[in-house]
Amino acid sequence: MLTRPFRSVLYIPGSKPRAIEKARGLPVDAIIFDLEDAVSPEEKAAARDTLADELAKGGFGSRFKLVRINGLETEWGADDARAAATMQTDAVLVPKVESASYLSEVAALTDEARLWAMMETPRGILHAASIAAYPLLDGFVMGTNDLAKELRSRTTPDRLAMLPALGHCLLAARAEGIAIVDGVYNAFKDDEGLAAECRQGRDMGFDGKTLIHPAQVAIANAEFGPSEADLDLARRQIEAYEAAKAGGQGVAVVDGRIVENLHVDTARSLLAQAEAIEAIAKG
Ligand SMILES: CC(C)(COP(=O)(O)OP(=O)(O)OC[C@H]1O[C@@H](n2cnc3c(N)ncnc32)[C@H](O)[C@@H]1OP(=O)(O)O)[C@@H](O)C(=O)NCCC(=O)NCCSC(=O)C[C@H](O)C(=O)O
Ligand SMILES: [Mg+2]
Repeated sequence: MLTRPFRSVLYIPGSKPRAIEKARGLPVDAIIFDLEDAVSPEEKAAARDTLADELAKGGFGSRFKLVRINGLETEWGADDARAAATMQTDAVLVPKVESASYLSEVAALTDEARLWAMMETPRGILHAASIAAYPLLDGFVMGTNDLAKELRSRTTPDRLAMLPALGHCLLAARAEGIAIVDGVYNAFKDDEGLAAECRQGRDMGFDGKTLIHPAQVAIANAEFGPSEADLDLARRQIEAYEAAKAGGQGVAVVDGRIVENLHVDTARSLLAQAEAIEAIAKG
């Protein structure tokens, strides 16, 4: 399990300094400063400069920072990539990635910056394993809006049409040990719907959720973070297993369920994640 939390990953249009300012005080684990879909063509060049200035000013604490560039096939992509490489960011997020060779083209412009990939086209999903294995790549972000458009699917509460792609990308991400964050929930005033979708993503194994509005942050943090009950169970599992081991046993029982070394690994990771969350909260 990753130690750095990615429970809440908020998109902020690079063209909106007021929203960027707001993010400096939001309890998000990561921010995607967007130059792609959230920014109109007329604003794209100016947004690039705004973003460079705002990132240079800093003030984002330990929040992980990603800059989403436009695709290289657009008139802005190459300039975005070169500019992003000079910005105070932790990684460059590349949209509509369909192959590892496309990431190489981006890397040639970004001076070996760390990369993340948007997984949002059928071809990209089919190539998830080789994309995840790209040496500079540290994470996947699911682009469920673009994917739904490409699949011509309908959005349903159970996300039936998305499940094959979500599961396939999860397998690829976990095989390579990179992070993976679920897609956005568009109805940003529907808290219950968001919580349910977060729970589904968490149950599948996602590290967190991409968000479009500050009101979604607390819900994602709560759903993807370990609860007090989770932490209590983890501590009791470790204690029981250590006691069993000291007595020459390889298996303990807690709350009527077996605890073996693999469960203890998960329990320790959970405690480490809680510590990392606490460290971020302290700034
Ligand atoms: C969805 C919005 C257009 C709503 O905007 P608005 O009506 O202005 O919201 P509020 O009035 O409720 O805003 C209240 C305050 O919060 C600030 N705010 C709003 N959104 C953000 C944000 N994302 N980050 C930080 N701060 C934000 C406002 O400035 C208000 O502040 P204040 O004035 O000080 O009170 C809007 O939320 C928005 O534009 N959201 C982002 C949309 C976006 O990024 N879209 C692209 C990403 S999604 C995507 O591309 C997915 C993927 O590629 C795929 O294919 O699936
Ligand atoms: Mg998209």
